[in-house]
Amino acid sequence: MEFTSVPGVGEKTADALADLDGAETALRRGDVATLARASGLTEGRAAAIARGAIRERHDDPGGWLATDRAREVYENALGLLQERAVTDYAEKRLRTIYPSPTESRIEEVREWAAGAVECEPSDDVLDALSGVEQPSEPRGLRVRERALATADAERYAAVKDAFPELSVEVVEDARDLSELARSYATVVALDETFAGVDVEGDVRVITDPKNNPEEVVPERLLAFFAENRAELLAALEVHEAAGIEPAVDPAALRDALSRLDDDGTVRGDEELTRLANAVDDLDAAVSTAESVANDHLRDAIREQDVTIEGTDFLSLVEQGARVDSLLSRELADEYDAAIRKAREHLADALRLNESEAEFTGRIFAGDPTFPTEHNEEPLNRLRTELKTARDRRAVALKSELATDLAALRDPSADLVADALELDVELAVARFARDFDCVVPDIDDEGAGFDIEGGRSPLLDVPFAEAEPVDYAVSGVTLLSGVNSGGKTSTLDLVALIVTLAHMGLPVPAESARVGRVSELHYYAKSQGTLDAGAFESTLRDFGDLVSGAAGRLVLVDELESITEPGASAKIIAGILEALDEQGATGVFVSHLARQIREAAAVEVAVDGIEAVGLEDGELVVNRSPRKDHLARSTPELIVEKLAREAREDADGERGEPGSATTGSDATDATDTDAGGPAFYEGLLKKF
Ligand SMILES: Nc1ncnc2c1ncn2[C@@H]1O[C@H](COP(=O)(O)OP(=O)(O)OP(=O)(O)O)[C@@H](O)[C@H]1O
Repeated sequence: MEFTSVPGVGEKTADALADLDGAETALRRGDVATLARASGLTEGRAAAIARGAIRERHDDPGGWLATDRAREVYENALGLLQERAVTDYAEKRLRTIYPSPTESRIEEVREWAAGAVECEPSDDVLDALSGVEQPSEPRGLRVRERALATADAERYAAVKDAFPELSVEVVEDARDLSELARSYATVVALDETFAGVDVEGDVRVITDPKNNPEEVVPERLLAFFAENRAELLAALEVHEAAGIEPAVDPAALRDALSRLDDDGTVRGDEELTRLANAVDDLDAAVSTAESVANDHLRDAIREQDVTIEGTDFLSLVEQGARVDSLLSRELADEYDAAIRKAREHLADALRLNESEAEFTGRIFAGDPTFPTEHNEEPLNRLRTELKTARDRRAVALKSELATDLAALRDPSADLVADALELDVELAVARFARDFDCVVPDIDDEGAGFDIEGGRSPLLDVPFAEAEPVDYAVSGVTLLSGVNSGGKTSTLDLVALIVTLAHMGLPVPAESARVGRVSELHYYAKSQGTLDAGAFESTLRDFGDLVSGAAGRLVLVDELESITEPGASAKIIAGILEALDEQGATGVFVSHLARQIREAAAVEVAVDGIEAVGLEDGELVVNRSPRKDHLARSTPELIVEKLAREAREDADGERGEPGSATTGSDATDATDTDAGGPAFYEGLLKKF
């Protein structure tokens, strides 16, 4: 596959992907976790690349979210999903779910989501997920006791890159190799020519090191498992808690991990422990062995009656002869016993095997002396012997465990990937449950929508207090209504539901039908009148918007605030006409619905969010817009209220409740009162 054909992938990233096992499948599956393993790719970049690959695969032109506000609604929806993800990975992976106009892409996610919403987000699973992370590759690992050797300069360069953990040395011949073997516990020769060469030391020939990394540097694999132990075990727990079959045999993984120490060494091998302890305790054990011998000799001397013949005494006194000569003659047996005790102590304390124990005979040997001392040279030989045995044992064990772990490496990566993927599914499942979602119907009947019982989780009130909204639109419509009636919130709800539907996800409604939309253009309310330049550029935007608008959904909130009301009404009317001609669908929230309708050359539908009463001084609103209904605005409602009150007052003064204009006196009385019913009635007529 040509990775550079993926939108957003340059040469460097393409190279990194080419080096990554399974990159193609990962791109196909939107598997951000695997992509993020490519060198130099962050999870964020990996998600962007995964999105690019999805777009390419589905022939998706991109740009569905056509305005800032549309993008904001998507980000908010994504935020709600991401809040329900436990892992960092799932947060990133959710970004690969984006609104698309392409049927095949929407269908793909819908199928996946149908399975996802069935997942049970139990506390146990969520708890276990909190411990799961993308496995990290061990970094900065150095193995000092092993070297690679080659006579080939090209091979030298290649393995130096492939095995940064080891020293790589150039050797000319067997002599060089044998010299190297003296400096390292193990030397791995990489050239065929060294096969069968007899060299002292631990020298192996591995001609294809890249295919045998666990043999060449088992530490790499061990470090991977040691460093990711907690994440792997957590991923196993996730599977167990969720009742899902894991990609790896749990018993084999647990067993292998139990044999591995946190520092990547093999744990629990008695022989290795014995050898390691022997090396560590060697000096202390020798000094104790000396004490044992000397204590024995001291006691023996103390209890011995020594008869010194005159000649001996003379030679001691005159010739400076040493008392040792006496010792050897008088206490030969005791000395032998003391030396034996020292040797035995050393062998026992260090748990030396037979061949190692032979060294003790040379460590404690020689002419009798008191106090007796060990011999340094054989002691050092024993030390070297023990160290070499320890290192060889360690490497052998590492290789053995690494061979077991090699078989578990890929399944373990899958195990974690599956757990992380489950987190993505659970985030969708929790979203769908928390917001009482339903799978929307999507059709190709134009960009209209029909929502029943839609409740927006983006409202500034708790979701439980969100009142359900029914709203259906096809074609171009004005949405009128009282202040704070919920017009903006209705646009938000429509934008959210249409966006989620095009992401392939369930939507927060009792039922929803959504026409396939090519682009969502949602314009938020402008913050006040624009200056000439900004106004011009906004008009240009709308000029672009209305050309080629078929299939677009256009949501616009109070566009009138960009300039003075008279001009605004005419401009909005013009935009509506153009959109209508294009066959686009649009909802324009406006307080100027009447004026716009009058200014428009085509029939413009007007819906309204109306007040149904007053409760404790607050308007009670029916949140579902009434179709083909110009709702009274708040000023109109207030004038109406004042007119009614003035009428009632006037009636009260005349003692004729319920009758506003009975008799000429009453009419005269109100007409002379500037704030009386006639004034308000007059105002009301102007609406
Ligand atoms: N469906 C709903 N359920 C519960 N509360 C709602 C709903 N819709 C709106 N609200 C509440 O009403 C408030 C005002 O809503 P919104 O801003 O959408 O009204 P508006 O008609 O656009 O107001 P304005 O005309 O002032 O722009 C919201 O902040 C929210 O608290």
